[in-house]
Amino acid sequence: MEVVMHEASTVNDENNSSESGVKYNGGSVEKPVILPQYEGTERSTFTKLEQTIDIQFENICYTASLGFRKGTKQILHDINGRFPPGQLIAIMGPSGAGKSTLLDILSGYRIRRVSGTVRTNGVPRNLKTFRKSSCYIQQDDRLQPLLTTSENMQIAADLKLPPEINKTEKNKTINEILKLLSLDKTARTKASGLSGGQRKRLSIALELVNNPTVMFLDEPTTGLDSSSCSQCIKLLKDLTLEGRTIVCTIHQPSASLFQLFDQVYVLAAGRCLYQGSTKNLVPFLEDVKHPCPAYHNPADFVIEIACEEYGSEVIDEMVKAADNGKSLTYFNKDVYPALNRYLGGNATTEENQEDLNDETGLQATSSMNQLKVLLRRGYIKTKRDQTLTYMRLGVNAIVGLMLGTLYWGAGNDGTKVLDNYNLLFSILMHHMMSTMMLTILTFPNEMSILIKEHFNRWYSLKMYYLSVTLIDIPISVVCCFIFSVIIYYTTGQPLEEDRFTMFFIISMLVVFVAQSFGLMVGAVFNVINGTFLGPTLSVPMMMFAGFGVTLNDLPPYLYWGSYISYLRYGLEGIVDAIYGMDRPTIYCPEDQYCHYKYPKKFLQDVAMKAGQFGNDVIALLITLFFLRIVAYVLLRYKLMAVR
Ligand SMILES: Nc1ncnc2c1ncn2[C@@H]1O[C@H](COP(=O)(O)OP(=O)(O)OP(=O)(O)O)[C@@H](O)[C@H]1O
Repeated sequence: MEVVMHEASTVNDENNSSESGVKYNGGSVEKPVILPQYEGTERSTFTKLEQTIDIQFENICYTASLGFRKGTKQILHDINGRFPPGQLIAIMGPSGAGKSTLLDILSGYRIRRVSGTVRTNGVPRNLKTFRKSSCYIQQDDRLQPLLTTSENMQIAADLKLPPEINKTEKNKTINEILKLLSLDKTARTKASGLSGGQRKRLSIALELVNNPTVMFLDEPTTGLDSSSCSQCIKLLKDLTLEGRTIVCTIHQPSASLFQLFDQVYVLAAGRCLYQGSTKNLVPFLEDVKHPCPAYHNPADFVIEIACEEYGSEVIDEMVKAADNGKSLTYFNKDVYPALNRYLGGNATTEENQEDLNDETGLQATSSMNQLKVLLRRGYIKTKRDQTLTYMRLGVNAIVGLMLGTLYWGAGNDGTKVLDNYNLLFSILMHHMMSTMMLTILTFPNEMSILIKEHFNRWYSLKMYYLSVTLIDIPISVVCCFIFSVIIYYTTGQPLEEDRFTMFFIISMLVVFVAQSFGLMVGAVFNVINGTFLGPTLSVPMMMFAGFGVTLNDLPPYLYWGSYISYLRYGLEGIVDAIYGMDRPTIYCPEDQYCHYKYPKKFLQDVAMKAGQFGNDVIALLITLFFLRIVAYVLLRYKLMAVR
């Protein structure tokens, strides 16, 4: 460790600038620092750092909103701190102290209701530039469960590494990372089959692909046994050796785990009560006259203090001694040269206020490449998720057969025209409910992965959204076709190519509109709320479809409802496909009365005009595009709102 910091201090301080043009005081290493353990060995491609980053934060406050008219709550109170490069830093504190909030702010994930300044290498942070050289690994492992370790890595490499890097180099990097993280033996195991520790390591491996200079990890040891915990922390420690700054939150580390960290930052109710090296924690406690009892783990003791077990005055005294994080007295002497290099600038300087919503240029590869890789991943997932794929095919075939048996031959029987009308509406209901509910139930699960990958700059939201739109088309078309063929033939609809094509087009459009509607709900609400809202919001669509209460019978002040009901256009279009286009008289058994043997009379009675098919298709297409755009806007809003 010593070597890293001393060597880093010899770095040329002059001609450095960030990508945004912000002049650094220094920090960019011209040649990578070679540590003694690496000398004479072939260097890993991914471990060579272009620069080191020193993080300083001043007067950070965060106020959470408690909801409409419920006021606010201050979580972080004017805290300060310094995280030099090449250090493994633990943010410790009792539950609710504000550890995750601080990590969210430092990583740039949380941007609203935050005040104070974050500096990188002595100058106010440019968030866009900072995000390009950092990553944030959140507490829950957000992995693609159906992809193997190596597939997950391959996708990450294809999205995060620039196009100049060829396949061989990518594979070399992947193999090196997998080996370093002892994941090489599980390369062919699906992520769903990995142990907790392996999943955690895979989460780290995925973000290591593009060699970040700063890594933030929220509780990387949660849920791991003690041996996996120390394995994970030792690995992080190794990663700091080249000059990375690694910051993680941790609840209450054991004594052995605690001493693996270089530096510790202790929070109590949003205030800093200690900042310095792990070794200096005991002297600090002695200095503030609250010495750690013999044979007591200092980490446990400081957490007990932070939990107010020794009274709130003790916390106040310690916050005062640590100057709420301003004091650097208890840092290890080794880091002094690095600390001196970026002496705190003018504390009143504001952090660069670039457009925080601007995501352009953050990704490493072109939009086309992002779409290609995301479609590849989507294809593998669909292929692997056989239960869902077969279930979708099976449900369409079975429901088709059931309805076909129930309405056997109704399409060609003058006595059953009203039954057939019921069937046509049931077909639309099937398409609407099955597609919408599937999207509402599956999309929220994808959201957490999307939030992580999008924040870590794997892809743009536009390309993700486009891939989600495209990837489902083939399976939706196949399901709809199977259903349509079965139902069309079993229920004896007119065997004319044109009519079947029209019937299929309307079915497909209703499927896609319902899917967009589900996407809109799924983008904003969780599964429980979405499951309630989806069907509830569909009721007005059914009411205004013109089925039951015909369009002629709708009160004038409610007629607007029929314009926004996509089922109205679906029903009109599908009825036109079966009974429009001057369909001749329908067969009527001699001994029976057929009220609707003339299709025109039927169309008149149900208030459906013939020849509206084209208009209905246009109306459904407009609804489809409108809902897709609204769903995209809501998704974008959701991604910003969580920050
Ligand atoms: N959006 C919010 N609305 C209300 N309270 C919030 C919000 N975000 C955070 N808090 C509160 O802020 C405090 C700090 O939360 P944070 O998640 O940062 O704590 P933590 O130290 O990471 O806790 P843990 O170790 O249990 O994860 C908690 O009391 C939490 O309830």
